Amino acid sequence: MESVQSKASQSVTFDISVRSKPGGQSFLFDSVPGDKSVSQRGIILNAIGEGRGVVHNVLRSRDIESCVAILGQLGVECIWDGDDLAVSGRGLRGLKPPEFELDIGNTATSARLLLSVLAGHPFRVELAGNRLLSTRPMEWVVDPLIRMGARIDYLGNPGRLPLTIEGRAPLLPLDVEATVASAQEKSAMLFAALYAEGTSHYRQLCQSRDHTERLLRYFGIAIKTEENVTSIQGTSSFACLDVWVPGDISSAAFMLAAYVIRNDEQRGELAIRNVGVNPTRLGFFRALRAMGLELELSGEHDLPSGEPQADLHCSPRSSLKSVLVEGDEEVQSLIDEIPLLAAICALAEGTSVIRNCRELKDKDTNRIETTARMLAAFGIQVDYNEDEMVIHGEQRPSAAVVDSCGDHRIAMTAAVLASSLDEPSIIKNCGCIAVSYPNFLADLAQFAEIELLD
Ligand SMILES: O=C(O)C1=C[C@@H](OP(=O)(O)O)[C@@H](O)[C@H](O)C1
Ligand SMILES: C=C(OP(=O)(O)O)C(=O)O
Repeated sequence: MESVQSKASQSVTFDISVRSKPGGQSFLFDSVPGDKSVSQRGIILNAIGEGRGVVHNVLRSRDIESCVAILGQLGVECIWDGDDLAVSGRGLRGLKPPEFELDIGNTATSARLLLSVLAGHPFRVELAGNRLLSTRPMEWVVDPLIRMGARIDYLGNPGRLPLTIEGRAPLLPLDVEATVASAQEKSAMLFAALYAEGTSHYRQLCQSRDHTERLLRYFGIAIKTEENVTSIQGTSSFACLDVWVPGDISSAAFMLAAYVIRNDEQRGELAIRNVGVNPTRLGFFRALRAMGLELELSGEHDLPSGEPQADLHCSPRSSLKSVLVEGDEEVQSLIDEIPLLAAICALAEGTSVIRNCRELKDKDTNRIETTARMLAAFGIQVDYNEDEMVIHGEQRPSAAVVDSCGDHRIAMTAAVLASSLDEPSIIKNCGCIAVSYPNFLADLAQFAEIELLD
């Protein structure tokens, strides 16, 4: 498996064949990769702090590499030591004008956070993304940044990358209502508020992941949240600090799902160590528990920079019930796990419904559609409209040939589903897995026989 993983790591695009691997053993993961959301926030905050901070257990994936590369073009020195990244901050307004246009690749999180940081710098920059990112909305962030005083011009389609941005110092303070239920919009607004004179206010539609608020508090920024309104004081400087990144619960979810759908009565327990268990990210666990799964957490503790982490344990269970997931807040708490949850629901008893999930249309692909299409290739029928998925239970998937459409979460969900089937499935276009979980194939090899196809 080592060689499949390392060959995969060297390829930009490749197809795989996946089938279940026999065995009734227990499954243990000593770690999962560092959390993508916390990694990006920890790196960017240190880049605009004073001094030097080490971000520990950083996710070393393509999205993070894009973020680090852009910061390098803006004059930030970042040095890797294994999974730790030492970042030498340039101060809040100290980024240097880049020589060339910035290409942020696939990551919407970094694009949106960095737009806010660039809005606080009075020089002109061109920011572009890859083909998928160039279809995703930037106006949620751009419109308020323009009101705060930045000059932003779209170079292609309105509301989308590429664009040019010329910031100003200081920015005007912000008083804004959320336009979408998105932690990225919120986080971008909070980053921009650092550059504003006075106090800014942001009212979120619902509680979304709160990694930004936790980290800003840890960095000593005056920030408070009352009834969904976050108020934050602009600043002139803050010191870099070491940040500890918990394991990514959204990556752990793939191994948990592979275990849950495994068609093997003899299987032992599953344990995954050091998983981030921030309460705003626990929707997938809640859904699986509601379906009847026994999931336990042990050794829960807070990392020094404020994120909780624990070990996850799961016992085998032969049948699962259907589930209803609804409401913006609940959907936000498992937003990246919805393709996986839909796959599990198809195997449970009864009809499951995932409602209020319209934000999925703005992910790497329209994930309501690509999830339904991917599951259809396995013979699983999902009914859907723009805000809802209805998944009938007790369907019997069969081996498939399926394209990821370049979406890492669709590729990995398909591979997980294939890992429960005796006949091999072919999953095309899997290079995208490196966006969030570069070691995925090596980890999935505990459950599956995987071949890299030429
Ligand atoms: O804030 C973040 O780091 C993220 C928030 C989510 O997006 P939205 O908050 O826009 O739904 C999620 O889908 C994405 O993978 C990472
Ligand atoms: C949508 C995702 O990330 P981003 O929005 O940062 O591209 C994701 O990781 O599934």
